[in-house]
Amino acid sequence: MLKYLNQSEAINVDLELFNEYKFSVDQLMELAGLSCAHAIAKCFPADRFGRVLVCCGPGNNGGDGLVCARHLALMGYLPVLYYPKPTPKPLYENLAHQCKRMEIESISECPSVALAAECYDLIVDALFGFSFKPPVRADFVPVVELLQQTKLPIASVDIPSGWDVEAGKLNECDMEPTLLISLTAPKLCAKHFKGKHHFLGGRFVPPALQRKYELNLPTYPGNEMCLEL
Ligand SMILES: NC(=O)C1=CN([C@@H]2O[C@H](COP(=O)(O)OP(=O)(O)OC[C@H]3O[C@@H](n4cnc5c(N)ncnc54)[C@H](O)[C@@H]3O)[C@@H](O)[C@H]2O)[C@H](O)CC1
Ligand SMILES: [K+]
Repeated sequence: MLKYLNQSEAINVDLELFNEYKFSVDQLMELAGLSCAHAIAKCFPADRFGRVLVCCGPGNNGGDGLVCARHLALMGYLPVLYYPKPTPKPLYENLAHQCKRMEIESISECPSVALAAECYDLIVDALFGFSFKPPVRADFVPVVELLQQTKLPIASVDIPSGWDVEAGKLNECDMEPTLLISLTAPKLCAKHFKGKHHFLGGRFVPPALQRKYELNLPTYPGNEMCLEL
């Protein structure tokens, strides 16, 4: 049976990848973001869902979103970034710079539900991942409200933002993504996911780490970056 991780297991797996297995965050983020772009392409083809609003938060989940936006652009989408609190660290500055040099547009105001419906076909939610602690802080309330109120399909990276990492949907955030891409292994909240597509991405977990945490990950087909659970 595929293991669903609690918050501290997710954090510990992450730490082991960095400290014991000596991966750098850039490496894993690139693979995570790339796998998200692949899962999105399988569910939302560019000819019908080309205009994508990519909402990025201040942590590594947001970094995955920046990588995902760059790959979506390379795959023929027209991503637009909403990255309200850019993190002043080289990793994030470089990823944001790469997006800019890829001619990816950026907006500084969170669009209203009506404006988003007019301008976009899909929203990528890369606001918060497994380190989120509710409730949502003031800076991010408008974008979390957009995610809750929009009728556009949403693709959530790792965790539906605003959900509790273990308990799932909270009264104050009942957002329902159409696609969830669980990275490394699903977290407990994914048991409550009722959307159409649940994918696994982040194909970088060494066998010994899979055994230690009894992850029981399914076998990725061939050279795929992601698989539908
Ligand atoms: N091993 C892996 O699976 C990898 C996963 N990746 C991705 O990284 C995130 C986890 O990243 P982390 O930096 O630990 O945290 P988050 O992005 O979840 O968020 C932290 C960020 O958000 C702020 N924050 C926390 N709570 C709130 C709140 N209530 N309101 C507003 N802001 C909040 C906090 O201050 C931080 O700034 C994982 O989910 C994956 O998506 C890696 O990319 C690759 C390896
Ligand atoms: K997210």
